[in-house]
Amino acid sequence: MARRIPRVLSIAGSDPSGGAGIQADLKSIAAMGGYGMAAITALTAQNTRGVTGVHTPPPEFLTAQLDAVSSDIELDAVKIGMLSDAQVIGAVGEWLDRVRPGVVVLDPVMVATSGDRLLADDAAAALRGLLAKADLVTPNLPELGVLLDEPTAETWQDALAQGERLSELIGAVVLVKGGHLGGPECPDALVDASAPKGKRIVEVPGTRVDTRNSHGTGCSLSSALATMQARTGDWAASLRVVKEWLLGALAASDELEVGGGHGPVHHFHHAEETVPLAEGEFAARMWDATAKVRAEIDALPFVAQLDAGSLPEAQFAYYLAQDAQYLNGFSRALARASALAPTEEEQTFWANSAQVCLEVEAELHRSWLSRHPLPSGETSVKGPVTKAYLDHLIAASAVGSYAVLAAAVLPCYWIYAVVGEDLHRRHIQRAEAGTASIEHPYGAWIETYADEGFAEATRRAIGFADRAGRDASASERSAMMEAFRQSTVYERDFFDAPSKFA
Ligand SMILES: Nc1ncnc2c1ncn2[C@@H]1O[C@H](COP(=O)(O)OP(=O)(O)O)[C@@H](O)[C@H]1O
Ligand SMILES: Cc1ncc(COP(=O)(O)O)c(N)n1
Repeated sequence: MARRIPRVLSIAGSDPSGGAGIQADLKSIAAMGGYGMAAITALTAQNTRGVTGVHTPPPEFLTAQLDAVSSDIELDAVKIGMLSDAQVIGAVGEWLDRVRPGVVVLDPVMVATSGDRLLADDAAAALRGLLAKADLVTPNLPELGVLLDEPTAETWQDALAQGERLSELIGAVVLVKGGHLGGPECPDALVDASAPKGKRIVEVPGTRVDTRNSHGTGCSLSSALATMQARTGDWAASLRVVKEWLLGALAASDELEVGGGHGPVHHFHHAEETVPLAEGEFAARMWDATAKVRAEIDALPFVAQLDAGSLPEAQFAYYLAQDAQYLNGFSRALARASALAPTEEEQTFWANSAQVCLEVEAELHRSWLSRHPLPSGETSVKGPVTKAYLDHLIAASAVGSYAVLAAAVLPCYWIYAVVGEDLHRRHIQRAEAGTASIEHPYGAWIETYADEGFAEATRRAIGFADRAGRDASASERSAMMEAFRQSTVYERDFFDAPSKFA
């Protein structure tokens, strides 16, 4: 019977570097939605470069582990990996005869990817005897050759023919794996000699990933297959899912940066977006992803000239006028955030911010623009950057996602706060050092940057966007990242606009 969360036991060796053996099995079983267990046949000392030691505990202790598990827990599937020697093989065979788990997948491990032997020379015959107790065996091409006492197949056709002979011999399905062949393709095939002619081979094609990180692919494949088979009862359907997952795990393996030899695959590449995030982590990700654009803001002549007091008056006046225009539109986006907010706390925060924006806009007109009038006297025209930025915010408002809108409005708080704080700090330092000119033409403006109320609002806006990001789906999170990035780009362009359009 199909089981939603299959209980899967791995009987295999330990790889302390986590890429192969029971460590790979437990990750693969979990990645396929199973509950993983492990009875350890042997301890290896190994890493991605090779195996430096093998310790095989007495076979009676393996039997004790197996009995402890099977006397208490129903097993939906068993995966068998490294078996060390004939005594260990005997213990597993004896246990399998007593306890017939629903699904038995046997990976006849003989040699590690690094080339080190993992099975005693004289144990191949004993292993052949165990194969008949499995439902599916998954030898790689060299192992397939050894089990048949034939040379390693060099073509896919030869490999399939060998698979058919082995399946005939042991009365189980053989998974023939293309990993050890060259070329751009990497197919696998289920070969069942008991099926009618023409239906014996079910091939699942695959492309080859160009990587050295193939440590543990065989272990991962066999345990994932055992788990999927317990869920679906269909080998071909299971293989198709598992192969696609493994391809992704190979493709994402470089992200792990584990070891200098044949590295492991990324078993949870498909589940990265479901990893729980701690408070502040999502906001930090958005911030870090925009580091380059923010560095460009710091390097803008506008910022340096405002700081030094050398900014041409016309540019300052343009900036103030555009700021007033912007605040009016920004206030509408904040009101929409209030309408979409999931909690009353957030609803109140954004509504209040929307009102503050309009008050600041009024103050800009009253106090600042009257003292720094535009040469044209025209203050109601939106410049191209202001228009584009506001259009972006209106678009984010229209999507209907609170999380995306919260991400889109956030750079206006966060970047303005950081740039302002920086300018203010330098202004104060100059004053304290006595190097500040009393005449600094923008000193009074820079002093408005040290507003604790705005700093507090920024902290809360970051917290709300962060919480929305942590609760968001994978696709919503990437839409948030993009909205935040786009707004950051507009922040940069907004600071740069006076030098272009004033
Ligand atoms: N470079 C690769 N690209 C894509 N799939 C691969 C690659 N190497 C191995 N595989 C797949 O990984 C699984 C294990 O294959 P293989 O490497 O032949 O076995 P083993 O790890 O036992 O030596 C198979 O499904 C195979 O097709
Ligand atoms: C404990 C243990 N078991 C199995 C393998 C084979 O790994 P692969 O999956 O790369 O063939 C290994 N290297 N170590």
